[in-house]
Amino acid sequence: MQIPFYKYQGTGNDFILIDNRDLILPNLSQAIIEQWCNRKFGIGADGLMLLQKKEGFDFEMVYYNSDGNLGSMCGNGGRCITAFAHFLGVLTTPKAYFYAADGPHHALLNGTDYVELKMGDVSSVAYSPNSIFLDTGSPHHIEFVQQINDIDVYNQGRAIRYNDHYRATGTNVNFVEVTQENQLTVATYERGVENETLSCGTGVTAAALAYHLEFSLNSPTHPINIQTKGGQLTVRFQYKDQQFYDIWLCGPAIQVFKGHIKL
Ligand SMILES: N[C@H](CCC[C@H](N)C(=O)O)C(=O)O
Repeated sequence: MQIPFYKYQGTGNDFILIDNRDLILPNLSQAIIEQWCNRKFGIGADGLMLLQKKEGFDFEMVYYNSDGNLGSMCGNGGRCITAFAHFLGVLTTPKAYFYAADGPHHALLNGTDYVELKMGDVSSVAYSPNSIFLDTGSPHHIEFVQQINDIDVYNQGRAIRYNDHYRATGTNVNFVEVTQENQLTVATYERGVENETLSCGTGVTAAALAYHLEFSLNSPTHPINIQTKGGQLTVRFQYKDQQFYDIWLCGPAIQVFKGHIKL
């Protein structure tokens, strides 16, 4: 059996995408997804997504991390699957309304390869002496640092992800340098990939919200530009009564190739 797949990347966060509207795939085991995502023994990706039908929505996004386990929300993945839905002709307008692990999302296409994704509202924030924890659809530990180039993202991120506080459910870990007003550089260790990735959409969203809380709480909100190792993302949002809402994650979502998986 030959399964068609596509590869997409959004600021270097890369994904295998499969059109599973007709349920062509058998139940995928954790081991097979891990193998397809493996960069030596498979296609290679940070995650795999299935585009499926869902009543009341344009489509459903089913997201697996590269370790083969179902993930929580993936921001770059949500932007890539919107571009994929447009490519497949699933969308009749440049707008999408889809269902993901954390609930419904709206998305807007700007051309074929730039997507603005609306994220869920965020109201709960946990403060620790040197960090902030936020859930933007996925859990994110945020640490502001002076010099991001001095950070060993893999080893320092991994030590936090596996500490006693987070070990059981895990967390993504983001190191954030404020480079200018409303400009950040973010590096992320991702749970489920268990490595540094070039970019993490829910992570940069969490970093932008944490920046507002830490550095500009009494100013109006502005779009925040975020440099990741794989490119530039923008996050805009509103903040009122200790609630973030109207949160948008914006950036490129690009198809890089297609192929077939032999099953
Ligand atoms: N790369 C993703 C995050 C995936 C979330 C995953 N690592 C998890 O915690 O389940 C993003 O762009 O938001």
